Amino acid sequence: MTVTSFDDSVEIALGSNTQTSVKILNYGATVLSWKINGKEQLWLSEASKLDGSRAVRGGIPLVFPRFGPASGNHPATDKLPQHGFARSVTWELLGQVDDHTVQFGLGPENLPKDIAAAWSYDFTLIYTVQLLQDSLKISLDVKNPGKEAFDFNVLFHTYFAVPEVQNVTVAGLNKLAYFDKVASAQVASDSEKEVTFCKETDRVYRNSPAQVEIKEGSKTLFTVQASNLKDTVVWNPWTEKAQEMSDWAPKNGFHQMVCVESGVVADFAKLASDASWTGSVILKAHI
Ligand SMILES: O=P(O)(O)OC[C@H]1O[C@H](O)[C@H](O)[C@@H](O)[C@@H]1O
Repeated sequence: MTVTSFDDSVEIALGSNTQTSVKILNYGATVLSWKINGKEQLWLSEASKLDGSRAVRGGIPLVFPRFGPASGNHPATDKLPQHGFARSVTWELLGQVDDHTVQFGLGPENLPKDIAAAWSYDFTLIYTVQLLQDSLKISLDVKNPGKEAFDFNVLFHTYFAVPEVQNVTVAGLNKLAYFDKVASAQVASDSEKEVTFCKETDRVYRNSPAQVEIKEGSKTLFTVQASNLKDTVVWNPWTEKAQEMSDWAPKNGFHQMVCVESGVVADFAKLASDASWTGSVILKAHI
């Protein structure tokens, strides 16, 4: 394995097999690309800005410390933009842990003034990205070195590349209650056997199982194995929403992606002074 640092990003490749690799942008510590034997596993919009002017549209943006838009009833995070700041600030590359693992760090000193003023807690984030033969392990440590407790949401907003989303299902969430963000309503339970995609889909499953699968017929494309991340968000914008997003291209690219996002979003996690928290997810591609 080799780790190569560039000015704006870092790349890990499996030994001499550069066909299996992961590329992470320092901006947002966003995983931009994850390839196995040359095949890209993540969807990235062709119109995504990669110059640090806005959050990346695709790959794996990190959501912290709030999920979604300001609710108006959580003063500690209500001044922050949608999905918080972690995805739209430049992280520090801390270095490589071993020949297939790198770490990024973020603290108050890395925040622009307006964000630091909007969220004035002391915090340390350590993001670890580990490339394995057929999987990618990503984990986030959140530490509170300050005197004051803080609340946070966190989410690994993973855009999986799929051949055609209409042939894809998500298994493991069957018959669970979820919050339907499209209808703005709680759905008591899902009668579908597996989640299917034929329209805009935006669901928050609270207390979801640790493992969910993205399937194409009977074939498993990806296994998502989460640890200490109790919720799962499933999102596909479909025609109109994709049209509305200026950084979404091609416009019909929603057919080739599905977001299955592990995190803590239905409620805020609370971190006391001196406490720390770790959540991780292993994304396994079945190729
Ligand atoms: O456009 P963004 O801020 O990147 O958000 C993209 C999407 O993220 C999540 O999946 C949310 O559940 C969606 O409601 C949101 O549309």
